Amino acid sequence: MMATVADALAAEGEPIEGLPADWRDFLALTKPRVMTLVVFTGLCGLLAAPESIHPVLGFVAILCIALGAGAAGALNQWYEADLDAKMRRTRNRPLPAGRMGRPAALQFGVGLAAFSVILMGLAVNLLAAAILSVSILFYVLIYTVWLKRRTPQNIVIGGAAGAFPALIGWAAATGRVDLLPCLLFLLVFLWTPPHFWSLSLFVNSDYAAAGVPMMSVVAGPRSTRLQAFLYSLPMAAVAVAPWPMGLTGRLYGVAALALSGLFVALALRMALSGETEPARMRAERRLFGFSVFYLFALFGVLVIDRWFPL
Ligand code: HEM
Ligand SMILES: CC(C)=CCC/C(C)=C/CC/C(C)=C/COP(=O)(O)OP(=O)(O)O
Repeated sequence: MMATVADALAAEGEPIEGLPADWRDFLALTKPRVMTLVVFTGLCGLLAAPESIHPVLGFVAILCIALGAGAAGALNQWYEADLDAKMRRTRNRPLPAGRMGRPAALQFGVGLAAFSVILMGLAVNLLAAAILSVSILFYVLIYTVWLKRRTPQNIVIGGAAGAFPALIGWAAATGRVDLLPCLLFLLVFLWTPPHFWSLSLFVNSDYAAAGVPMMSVVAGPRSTRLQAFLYSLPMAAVAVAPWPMGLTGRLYGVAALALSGLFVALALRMALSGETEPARMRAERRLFGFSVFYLFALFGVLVIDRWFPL
């Protein structure tokens, strides 16, 4: 009976209070697929640091990043259930689909955020806890609440939230913030516009339907493709920079050159792809897919280079 009522209301996009959400819905609130890369960059920041941390504390630090990022994802979904209900890509999430009430998502998000920051502060160090709390607040308040519905620069500024984990991992291991993790922060910051805009180009109608002023909706596809390409240039420079600056070895340098060269080439191809349907979408999908691989590979090589230098 409950399922029938739930189905009927879910069709209207109305969340229902008090429905028994199962653990998969709580997991979905944490946006687990996106967070894999967030956690990976945090882990690599921790492993690339010059001082090593006790493995148990290292594990706790990464767990805290994962829980904090998951909490931020849950609070994002709590706040924008109305938007998620309007987009094909997101309308089956637990809140818009009516499988969970908003209070449960809020309690889960706040509880997890507090737990992750307190645990990081008590078990690891205060600097890592402080940066973790800034990144959660940044994603939820600056990006989700403030910028997302107001300006096409939303992800340029708000994207800083996702750039913090490498810094958190490094701070967890060293208790400091040094030049290399600041460059890694800048790298992810500059990577975010091409990463996200390539995706938003092929789901543009979704954002337009939801009334979200993403760049692809406001400035149009041509300008968005060009801007994504323009961001890829300083991104590539920042990716390679640690090598000539003596902060990493040759292995990282060569990999950064090759991966960044390919990234810029794919961004250029997308910028030049014109308006013909299959070619345009293929170029957008290719850059989006490669953007995810790029960051996994670059951060992975950074760690290999630190532990097994050529
Ligand atoms: C404000 C900045 C960002 C925005 C708006 C954004 C948005 C998105 C969106 C809408 C997707 C589509 C898939 C989904 O919803 O699950 C996605 C995929 C993804 N994002 Fe981002 N992203 C941002 C920054 C980041 C950052 C900083 C990371 C990690 C360092 C990241 C990692 C990923 C990954 C790994 C995927 C692929 C997930 C999959 O396999 O389905 N994103 N991103
Ligand atoms: C440690 C810590 C707090 C990290 C935060 C990680 C972070 C900011 C990741 C950004 C990636 C992300 C899920 C964007 C979704 O944007 P969206 O909410 O606009 O996407 P949607 O349309 O899928 O909801």
